Amino acid sequence: MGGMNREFDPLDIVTAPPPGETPEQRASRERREAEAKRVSDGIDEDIRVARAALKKQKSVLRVLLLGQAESGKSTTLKNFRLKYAYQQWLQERASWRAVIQLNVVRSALAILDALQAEINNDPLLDPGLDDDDESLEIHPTHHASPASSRLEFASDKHKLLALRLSPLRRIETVLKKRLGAGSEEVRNAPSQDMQATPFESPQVPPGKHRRAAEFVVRTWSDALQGRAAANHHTTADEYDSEEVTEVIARCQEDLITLWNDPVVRKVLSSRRIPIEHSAGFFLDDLQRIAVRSYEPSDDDVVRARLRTVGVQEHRILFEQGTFLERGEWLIYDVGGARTMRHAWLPFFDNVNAVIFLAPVSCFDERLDEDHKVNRLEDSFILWKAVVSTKLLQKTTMIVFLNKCDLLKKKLKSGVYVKKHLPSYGERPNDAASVVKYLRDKFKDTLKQHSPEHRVGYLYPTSVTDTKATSTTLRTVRDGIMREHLKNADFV
Ligand SMILES: Nc1nc2c(ncn2[C@@H]2O[C@H](COP(=O)(O)OP(=O)(O)OP(=O)(O)O)[C@@H](O)[C@H]2O)c(=O)[nH]1
Ligand SMILES: [Mg+2]
Repeated sequence: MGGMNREFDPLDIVTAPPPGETPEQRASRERREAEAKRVSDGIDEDIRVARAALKKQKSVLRVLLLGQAESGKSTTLKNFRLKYAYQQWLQERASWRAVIQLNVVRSALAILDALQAEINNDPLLDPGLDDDDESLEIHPTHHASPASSRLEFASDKHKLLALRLSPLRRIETVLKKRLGAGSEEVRNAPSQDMQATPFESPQVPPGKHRRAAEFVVRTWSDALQGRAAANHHTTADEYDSEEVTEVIARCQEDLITLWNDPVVRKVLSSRRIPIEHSAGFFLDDLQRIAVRSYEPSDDDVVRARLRTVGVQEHRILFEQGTFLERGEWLIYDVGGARTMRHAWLPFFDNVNAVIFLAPVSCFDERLDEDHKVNRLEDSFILWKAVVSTKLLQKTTMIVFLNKCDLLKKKLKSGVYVKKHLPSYGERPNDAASVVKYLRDKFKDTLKQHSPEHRVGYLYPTSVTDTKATSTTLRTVRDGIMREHLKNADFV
């Protein structure tokens, strides 16, 4: 094709070589042009990357799990991962063994301590079960258990059991060092400045909060791989998983005997230690767990208790399903103890949804970190503070009225809600009525503190039941995605 037939291109004038160019001039011009193109391509690439990042950032949804300690935040996160990130879950599952072993050891040692206290006739320290009771009550145990039965506790059988199980004390230390701060429960240590909501009334404008880097543990794997402890070089050496498993397996028979001993059960109930309802309870599974070949099941991992320290970020990719169902989430799981709530505020920026965990079975319980405070009351204070936080004014609010399974058990065992929550009045003492009552309370508070329209959902849950929770999570996910699309700026 000749030049005459070419279509006129306005750019030809600009790029046409100047007339009478020498070979040297031409080479130099071509070098300059190549360089200019390289720079321009680089800029294009930068723009492309920045655009992609921006787009990605827009499509990443941030979801915050909030609620008091032991409310079930991490357990909810585990349900998300089990359902939507099963490959990661599988990679991590085996390393939960140490956590479950520590849970077993702790329950056993708690029983041995209770036995020892009984033998010593130590007074019973009661956090107080009445709502109007502000001070710690001390009940001398001889009211609860007559001297004759106390002799039974001091029997050779129990002393021998305690002796034979004593290697578990060392195992506890080894496992705690391995797992770091999350393996220690917060004890009653009220300090003057330990308020329910230290994140309230921010002094610093939004976006200016410094995230305390030392608080961010990226995933559980830090703790599970022994990287959570400050001095992880030495702990990694001290921790010998074979040895831990061996000691526990050798204690299996004695552990089973201890847990099934009727005298032990009597001591626990007279000392009001509801060990089978406490976090990380595995003593009914000793046949399966206290063996050399033990590998955690999915369910074990869901039920394992490891306290969250600071704030953890978890990424979940929803890859399956329709366009509406796909997306990327960053889920933030926070430590819920009062001492840790100051770390929450920096994470309140640009949050799409809050999932607030409120355990409904705890109406007769006190906070571990401050025995004067009723757990349900703490949940209410926290909820009110969360919904009235300016930064979260437009955030979708989801409440899990959690631990419904424990609520049912508790009510069945004859505990009256009215006694601990006078405002409950003469309503029926059954789970459905209690849940409805609390649901209305949470809803009212949300309404009162939403100056603009805000979406809220409430679900009764038992997040240790993964099957039922799976359905709830799907609804929650779809709701959050829908809200996001509605608000998204498509320009
Ligand atoms: N029975 C029952 N146990 C539950 C339920 N939800 C959580 N748990 C248990 O309660 C304990 C505490 O749950 P976590 O998920 O660790 O609580 P958290 O809110 O993450 O607590 P922090 O990390 O201390 O803030 C665990 O042992 C769970 O297995 C529930 O619905 N029913
Ligand atoms: Mg947690």
